[in-house]
Amino acid sequence: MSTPADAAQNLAQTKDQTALTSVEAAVLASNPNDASRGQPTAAAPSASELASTKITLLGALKHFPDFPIPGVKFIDILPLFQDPVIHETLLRALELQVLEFGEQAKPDVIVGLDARGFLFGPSLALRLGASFVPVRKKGKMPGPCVTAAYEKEYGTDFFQMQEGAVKPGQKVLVVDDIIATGGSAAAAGSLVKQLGGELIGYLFILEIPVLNGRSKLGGAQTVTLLETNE
Ligand SMILES: O=P(O)(O)OC[C@H]1O[C@H](OP(=O)(O)OP(=O)(O)O)[C@H](O)[C@@H]1O
Ligand SMILES: Nc1ncnc2[nH]cnc12
Repeated sequence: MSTPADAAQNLAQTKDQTALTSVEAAVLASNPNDASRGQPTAAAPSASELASTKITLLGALKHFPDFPIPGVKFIDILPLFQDPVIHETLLRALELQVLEFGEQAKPDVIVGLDARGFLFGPSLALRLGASFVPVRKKGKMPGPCVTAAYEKEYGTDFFQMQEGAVKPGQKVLVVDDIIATGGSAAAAGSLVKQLGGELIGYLFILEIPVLNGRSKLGGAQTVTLLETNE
C-alpha cells in the first residue's frame, strides 16, 4: 500500500522539482518519518507556499446548506483526509503552527474532541512527541470521569475526560476540526483545567469567524489554519 511518505518520495523521484505545485512542495518540505520531539523536521515552506497551501485546503472543503438542521451552513472537512497528499500537507501545516508556539509552550498532551478531533489529533501528537488524550461525549468511556455541559451551533451535549488522563501541571493543547460558536472547545478547556492541566491554547483546522467562538475561550492562545464565513 502506498503511504504519504511514499507519495512524497515518488514525487521527488519522478518530477522536475521546479515544476512542483505548492502542495507538492509543502509535502516535500516535510519529513513524515521524523517524530523527534519538537524538532522542526525540515525547512518550513515559505510564506507564499503556506498561503497557497491554505487555498488548496480551503478548496477541498465541501459545503452543505441546512445540515444537520435548517439554517446551519455545514462545512465538511472529511475530504481533507481522502487524498493522502492533502492529508500530509494538512498535518505538516498543523505541526508548523504548533512549533511556532515556541519551546516554552511545547505541549505535553494533545487533547482531541469527539469525533472529528480524533481524525488528526493522534497523528499530530505523534509528530510532536506528545500524548494524545480524547474528550468524548458522555457515557462512552469507563471509569471515573469529569463532565462538562455545553452548547454548540446546532445543539447541546455533555463532554467527558477520564480522571488521570492529564496529569497536574502537564501542558495541554486542545485541537478540533472546527470552531463555530466555541461551546465545544470551551467545555474541553474547562475539563482540562478540572484535571489540573495547564491549558496552553487551542488549535483548529477551520474557524467560522462570524460566529465569534473565540470569545468563549477566555483569551487563551487560539490558532486556526483556515477561516471562512461561507
Ligand atoms: O464551536 P461549536 O459551535 O461548539 O461547534 C464545533 C463542534 O461541532 C462539531 O462537532 P459535533 O458536535 O457536530 O460532533 P462530531 O465531531 O461528532 O460530528 C465540530 O467537530 C466541533 O467539535
Ligand atoms: N457549520 C458547521 N459545519 C461543520 N461543523 C460544525 N460544527 C459546528 N458548526 C459547524
